[in-house]
Amino acid sequence: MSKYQHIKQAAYEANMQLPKLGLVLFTFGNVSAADRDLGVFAIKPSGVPYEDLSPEKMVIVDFEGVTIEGDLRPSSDTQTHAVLYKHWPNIGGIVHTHSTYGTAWAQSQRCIPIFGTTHADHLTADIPCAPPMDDKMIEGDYEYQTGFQIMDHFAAEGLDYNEVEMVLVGNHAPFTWGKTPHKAVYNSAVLEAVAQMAYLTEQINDQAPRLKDSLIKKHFERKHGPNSYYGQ
Ligand SMILES: O=C(CO)[C@@H](O)[C@@H](O)COP(=O)(O)O
Repeated sequence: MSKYQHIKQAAYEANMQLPKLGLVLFTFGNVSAADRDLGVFAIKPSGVPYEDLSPEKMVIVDFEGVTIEGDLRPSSDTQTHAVLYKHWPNIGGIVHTHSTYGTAWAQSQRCIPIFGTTHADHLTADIPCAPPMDDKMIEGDYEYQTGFQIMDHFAAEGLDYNEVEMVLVGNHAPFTWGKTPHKAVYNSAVLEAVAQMAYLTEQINDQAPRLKDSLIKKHFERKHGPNSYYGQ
């Protein structure tokens, strides 16, 4: 039995949620589960259909992005996961999907505005969109750079990854995270639902107003308890 069996099982179970939730097609997307004490994470193997997955097929990678255990090639997004685990110490699970509406907003390079309480239930910021990679940035590993693209955007926008657990990467697609893989999967499903509602809102009324900041604060605190509001 692998000493990493616990995170292989957790990563497998989380990956299997993505097709069940309608968040992926074929082999798109991937989930990883970290053991921060061991400094490794288990991630979906690259190009393997979800129906062919098993805990044993999960690949073990360290926070430098080096494969520690596994016969299959780790996801092509492994370096993005590794960079975020290495530099954001509170996350224990990361999800990447190409869910339809989240990816459409990412391709449009727009943040997803807070139009209603459904969004405000989960975060009090617009869902951020990190700028796309450009030629001068792509030195070496594109996915390695994506992790820094996300971190640099959060730093530039003054966003706290503990509070905003999701991002759109311009011209690419969503990434979400959380203290557990389960929370990261939950965040991916919330992102897709909010992305679809926001798209339809703009179709119905292209002048639809954002929820007022004061209401966002009141609603978030009603949902998560007093003094839980962290503002924009
Ligand atoms: O983002 C992409 C491709 O743009 C990947 O997530 C997707 O193709 C899945 O790749 P992997 O099978 O995880 O290597």
